[in-house]
Amino acid sequence: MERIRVFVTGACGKMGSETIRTLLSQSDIEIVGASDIRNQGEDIGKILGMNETGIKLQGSLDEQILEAAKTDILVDFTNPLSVFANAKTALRANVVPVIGATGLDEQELAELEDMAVKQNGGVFIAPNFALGAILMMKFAQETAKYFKHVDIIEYHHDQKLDAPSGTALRTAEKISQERPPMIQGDPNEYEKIPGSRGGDFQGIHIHSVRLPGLIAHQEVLFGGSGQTLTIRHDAYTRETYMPGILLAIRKSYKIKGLVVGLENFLD
Ligand SMILES: NC(=O)C1=CN([C@@H]2O[C@H](COP(=O)(O)OP(=O)(O)OC[C@H]3O[C@@H](n4cnc5c(N)ncnc54)[C@H](OP(=O)(O)O)[C@@H]3O)[C@@H](O)[C@H]2O)C=CC1
Ligand SMILES: O=C(O)C1=N[C@H](C(=O)O)C[C@H](O)C1
Repeated sequence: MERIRVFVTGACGKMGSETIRTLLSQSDIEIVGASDIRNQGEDIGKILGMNETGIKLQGSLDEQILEAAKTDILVDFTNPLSVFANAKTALRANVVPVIGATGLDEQELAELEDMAVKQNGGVFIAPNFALGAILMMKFAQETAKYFKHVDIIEYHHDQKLDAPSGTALRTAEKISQERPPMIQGDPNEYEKIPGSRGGDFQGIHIHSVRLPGLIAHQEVLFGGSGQTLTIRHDAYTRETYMPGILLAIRKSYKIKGLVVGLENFLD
C-alpha cells in the first residue's frame, strides 16, 4: 500500500508536536519532513522526547524542500503570520495544504482558491478539527433559524495570537447564513470602555477571553422571549483534534479547489 506522504510545519508547537506523535503511529501515513523556526537541524523525535526518527527539522519552507521530500500533503500548524505564505508554497509544489493554523482572511482564501483551481490542485482548511466543535457550529446554525439574537464567547489559552478565534468567526459565518445582519441590543447603547460589547460580525457580538489554564472553549448564547439557549464546546487536550486531522489527511489527498471545514468529510 502506498503511504500518504505528509510534511508538518510548526512541528515544535503545541499542535504540531501532538500531530507528529499521532502521525508516527499511523501505518498508512509517512512523515517525510518537518519544519519549525525553532530547533533547526535537530531530530524531531529528540525534540519531542521520543526516540530519534531520522527526520531533521528544517526552517523556512520552499518548493524545493517539499518537492525533494515527494510530499503529498503539508499540515500547517504555524501561526496567522506564516500560514498564507506556506500554503502558496505548497500549492506551487503541487502539494495539498491541510491548514489548521487560523487567521487567513477572505482575500487570502480567495487567492488560495484561485491558485488551487488554476493548478488543478486542492487546499483544505479546518478552523477546528474537533468533532464536538463541528457539531457545536452545526447546532448553532440550526438554532439561528429560530433564535435571531446571539452572542459568541470564546475562551482560549493566553498564548493565542489571533482574536477572535477561527472557530468563533466560522460559527458567526454559519449563523449569518440563517439570519440577515441585524442590530442587537438597544440602538442607543454606548460603550464606556471601547470594545466592551465585543467584536461585531454582522451584528453578532464575539467576546474573546484569554487566560492561562484554558485550552479552547466556546459558548454560543441565543436569547429569545423569556429564555436563553447555550451551546458549549470544550477542548481539554490537544489530542481532541487528532482524529479530525487524520480524517482530513486521508480525505484531502485528492480534493480539488478550496474546501473549508471538516464537516465536508463527515458521512
Ligand atoms: N484547526 C484547529 O483545530 C486548531 C488550530 N489551531 C491553530 O494552529 C496554530 C498553531 O497553534 P499552536 O500549536 O497552539 O501554536 P504554537 O505557537 O504552540 O505553535 C506554532 C509553532 O510554529 C512555529 N512557527 C512560527 N512561524 C513559523 C514558520 N514560518 N515556519 C515554521 N514554524 C513556524 C512557532 O515557533 P515560535 O513559537 O518560535 O514562533 C511554533 O513552534 C494557531 O493558529 C492556532 O489557532 C490550534 C489548535 C487547533
Ligand atoms: O489557538 C488555539 O488553541 C485554537 N485555535 C483554533 C481557533 O482559532 O479556533 C481552534 C481551537 O479553538 C484552538
